[in-house]
Amino acid sequence: MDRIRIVGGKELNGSIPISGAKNAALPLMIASLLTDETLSLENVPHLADVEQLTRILGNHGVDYSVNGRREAQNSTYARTVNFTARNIVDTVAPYELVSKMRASFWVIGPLLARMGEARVSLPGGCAIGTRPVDLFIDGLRALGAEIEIEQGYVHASAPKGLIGDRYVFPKVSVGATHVLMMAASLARGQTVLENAAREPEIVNLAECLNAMGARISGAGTSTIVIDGVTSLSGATHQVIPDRIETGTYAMAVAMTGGDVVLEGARADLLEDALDAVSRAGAEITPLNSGIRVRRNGAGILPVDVTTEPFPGFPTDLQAQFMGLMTRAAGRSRITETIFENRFMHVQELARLGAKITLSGQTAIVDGVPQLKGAPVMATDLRASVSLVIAGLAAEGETVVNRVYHLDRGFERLEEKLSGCGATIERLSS
Ligand SMILES: CC(=O)N[C@H]1[C@@H](OP(=O)(O)OP(=O)(O)OC[C@H]2O[C@@H](n3ccc(=O)[nH]c3=O)[C@H](O)[C@@H]2O)O[C@H](CO)[C@@H](O)[C@@H]1O
Ligand SMILES: C=C(OP(=O)(O)O)C(=O)O
Repeated sequence: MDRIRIVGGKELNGSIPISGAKNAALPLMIASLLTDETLSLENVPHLADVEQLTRILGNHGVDYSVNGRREAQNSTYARTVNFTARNIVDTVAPYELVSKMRASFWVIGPLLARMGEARVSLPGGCAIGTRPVDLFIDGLRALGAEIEIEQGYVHASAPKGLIGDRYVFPKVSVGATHVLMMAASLARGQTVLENAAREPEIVNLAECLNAMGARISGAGTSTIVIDGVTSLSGATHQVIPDRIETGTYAMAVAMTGGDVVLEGARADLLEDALDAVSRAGAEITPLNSGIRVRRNGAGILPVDVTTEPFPGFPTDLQAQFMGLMTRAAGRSRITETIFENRFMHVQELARLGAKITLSGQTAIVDGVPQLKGAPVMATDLRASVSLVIAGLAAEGETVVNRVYHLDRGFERLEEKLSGCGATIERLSS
């Protein structure tokens, strides 16, 4: 199993290209199931989750090509990938494929809307909480689907098609908003989604669906209105830059010191998170070409954050911010409100000398003057990268084990960081 070896203590200087967003690419790829024409997606990142979803879509009959060719094993990055679901050959998404990744469950929406039925295994994904699917089920039932759960599979059917209706999410859910938006695009009549997620990835998907002929308004606000159409066409659409990757590298620079331009990053996708990094003492300058992050000389200041749905501080940056706060001059409080079990990085950061205590859903972090390198274990995607950030600032050698988590969501991590002066390498075994 691969490991990442870091020798910490160096500033980061230079530039880092920001990849297309994993969490936007995945629902966009799934949207290809809604049409028998080709959906071309630009700026698709090369990530394990993208590969896994490609396999899942292939199982339903989706054909794909990269920049016009079938993909070679060591293909390049920022690819344009064409997905064509001319014929759906199977409406079952099996456990073996779906259990590895949460987003694969989302195929239920398009399969049901286009084929009138879907049988999808209950999902997997990062082990950061119980992650039920009740909102998907309630929402699809509101659109007229009949749903049963048997032997670990959700069986949804709507032989006469879905019918638009009003659905009020009892809780904000990114995934359930994606799925209902896709399903409602092919329903009869109008659907109104209230208390919908407002994340930039929702807007990216809505714009793609509209380019395919859907009639969606209000994406990016908490009320989304969808007027169903009878069929959707192909389109060409671009994946937005990854705001979590952007925030992660901004926090890395704030941690190590230095001066880095995050090429292609968009400050408007981060809001609260960039504000927190600048309150921690880094200078953030939005540029036409990206975002410049600098911390020269000044120390790291303690900042309290609470995770919230967009535009609040994202849960997917909570672990990385905690990494940064381990070196702050004083005490900070980090409260997780989205997932009930997203503090697994705490005990691993402690191996590097961090002082963190947990009180319910709040981590109290007392900054220390220096971290010391140690072997650590990656437990989930964002926890893993928080250990990388901490390792970059720690004295001596840190080895991060189980890096397959990192490969789900960070493209060319070692190359991007070593390009800015970090000593970081992958040890393959
Ligand atoms: C692939 C992807 O885009 N993943 C992101 C997506 O996950 P995901 O879409 O799974 O997250 P949700 O927004 O759905 O989850 C938010 C909260 O709602 C709960 N919930 C959700 C659905 C449901 O049916 N019932 C229910 O109770 C969840 O357990 C969680 O407590 O948004 C999360 C919140 O920003 C991010 O951390 C993930 O990186
Ligand atoms: C939690 C994440 O992914 P997933 O929803 O696929 O588990 C993530 O991207 O941080």
